[in-house]
Amino acid sequence: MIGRLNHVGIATPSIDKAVAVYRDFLGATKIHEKFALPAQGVWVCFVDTPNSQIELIEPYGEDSPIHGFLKKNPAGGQHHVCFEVPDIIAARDDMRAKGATVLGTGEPRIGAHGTPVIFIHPKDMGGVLFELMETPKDAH
Ligand SMILES: CC[C@@H](C(=O)O)C(=O)SCCNC(=O)CCNC(=O)[C@H](O)C(C)(C)COP(=O)(O)OP(=O)(O)OC[C@H]1O[C@@H](n2cnc3c(N)ncnc32)[C@H](O)[C@@H]1OP(=O)(O)O
Ligand SMILES: [Co+2]
Repeated sequence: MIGRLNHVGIATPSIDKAVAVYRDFLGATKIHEKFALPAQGVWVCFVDTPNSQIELIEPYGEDSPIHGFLKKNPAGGQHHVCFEVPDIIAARDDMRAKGATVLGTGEPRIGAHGTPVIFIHPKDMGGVLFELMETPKDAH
């Protein structure tokens, strides 16, 4: 079921400051404009790497799901990994059947790449927050 690693999510209190790490220390040249995803409670900025992407996320609004993480990790840090799946509903049902906790209502939401995503609770996944996203139809 698991597909391509789409991105690694990095939570930060400031995307503008975090971008400098990838640009100035690591020489990243493909840094996208940041944009807001109010429905997900985050600002997002993608940094392209040769085989994947880094997704910088900063809280958007009072109800952002990353406030708790940043309270525990004020400087920011690695927040989630995102793998592509061919069918998000099949992936959700499979995860549930195996006993994993799908976060929220379990209804997929549209993520930063415009395809449906779900999140799996880290308590079931070795302490790692997993995002599963449906592979974009025109990808790869
Ligand atoms: C940009 C859009 C989209 C995309 O398309 O790519 C995104 O990636 S949006 C990314 C942000 N959205 C989400 O993270 C949604 C899913 N997350 C949640 O629902 C919550 O963040 C959470 C995982 C349920 C945690 O909520 P929180 O309020 O922080 O709960 P707790 O503080 O009680 O934490 C419970 C427990 O889990 C541990 N934890 C929390 N976050 C992480 C994490 N990122 N990685 C690993 N572990 C995490 C936390 O430490 C607590 O552990 P214990 O103290 O041992 O109970
Ligand atoms: Co993500």
